[in-house]
Amino acid sequence: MSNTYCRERPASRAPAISVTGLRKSYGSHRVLDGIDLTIPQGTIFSLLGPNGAGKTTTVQILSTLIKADAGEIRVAGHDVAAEPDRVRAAIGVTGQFSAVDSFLTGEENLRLMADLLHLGRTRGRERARELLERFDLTDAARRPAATYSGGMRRRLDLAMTLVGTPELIFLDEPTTGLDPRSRRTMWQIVRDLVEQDGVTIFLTTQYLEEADVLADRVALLSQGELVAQGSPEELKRMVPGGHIAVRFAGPDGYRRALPHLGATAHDDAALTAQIPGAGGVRTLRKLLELLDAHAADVAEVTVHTPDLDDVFLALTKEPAR
Ligand SMILES: Nc1ncnc2c1ncn2[C@@H]1O[C@H](COP(=O)(O)OP(=O)(O)OP(=O)(O)O)[C@@H](O)[C@H]1O
Repeated sequence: MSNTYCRERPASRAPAISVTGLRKSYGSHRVLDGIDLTIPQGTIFSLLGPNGAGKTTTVQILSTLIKADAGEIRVAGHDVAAEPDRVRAAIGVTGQFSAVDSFLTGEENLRLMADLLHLGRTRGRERARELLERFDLTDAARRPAATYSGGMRRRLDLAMTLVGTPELIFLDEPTTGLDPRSRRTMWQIVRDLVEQDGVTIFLTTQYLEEADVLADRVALLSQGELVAQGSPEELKRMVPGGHIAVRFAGPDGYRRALPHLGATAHDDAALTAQIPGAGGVRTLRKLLELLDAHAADVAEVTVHTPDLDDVFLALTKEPAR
């Protein structure tokens, strides 16, 4: 994929998004109950939360689609309530409700977007060509988008968002339904947007692994409040969950060793035991020596480090019904 497109970085380093005291209710249902958020420019931020937590509502407010009840919200340096047009000019939104027209070719879709943004005929064609090349769609440029694979369609959708050279892109579930290879391609595209173009990404995703590999910072939304914020590593340190799982080769060794392991959970039928700890080399060596000392043969040892799934399950609650 080539890099013929390079957006000028904004001169100021004001946060891409700053939110203080954001509140939103639907009738008596308080969806967002005092959200504070700062997202630096040129970073990837991921908002996570269970279904119904208010992620879409947050994105809709930040992208000026709906109004907040209260709060000070600045996006790309502009107040969303006072200057919604300037916010709209600085952002791109892509995701579940794709702007791609299946009856048009990839090239026509891009040119249509360029026309809507009044880029002018020559500049519009040039931009379409650049983006087709960048997103590896040149060979498919003259085919109707209806014939594209899921991955190609997502790339075209993102390319259409980039016609307007946004500073900030809201990416809503960018890889849902994609196969592992297409998902990785998309991740690289997102990283390139940040690293090469200085774009800020606001990501919503159902895949915690996606937030883990992509996001600089993650926030967890639960019942209208941000219950945790930080880098994926910081969040993982907030929850216990690291353990070593041992599966024994036979019941005699299992019975001999179990009382000495400090296991927090065990299963007599499966001959397994869970020992808390991060699974460092020293801990593992000690454990293996202990098992040897009790002549316990082991079938399998696995180390489980906490992941964002553990954090998500520990810190978020089901929304009230
Ligand atoms: N227009 C609306 N009118 C009334 N209630 C709404 C409206 N839009 C959203 N809600 C409610 O607000 C809450 C938050 O919805 P939202 O779509 O923001 O959640 P979400 O975190 O994006 O969920 P999901 O992961 O399922 O997409 C839900 O309880 C939803 O039913």
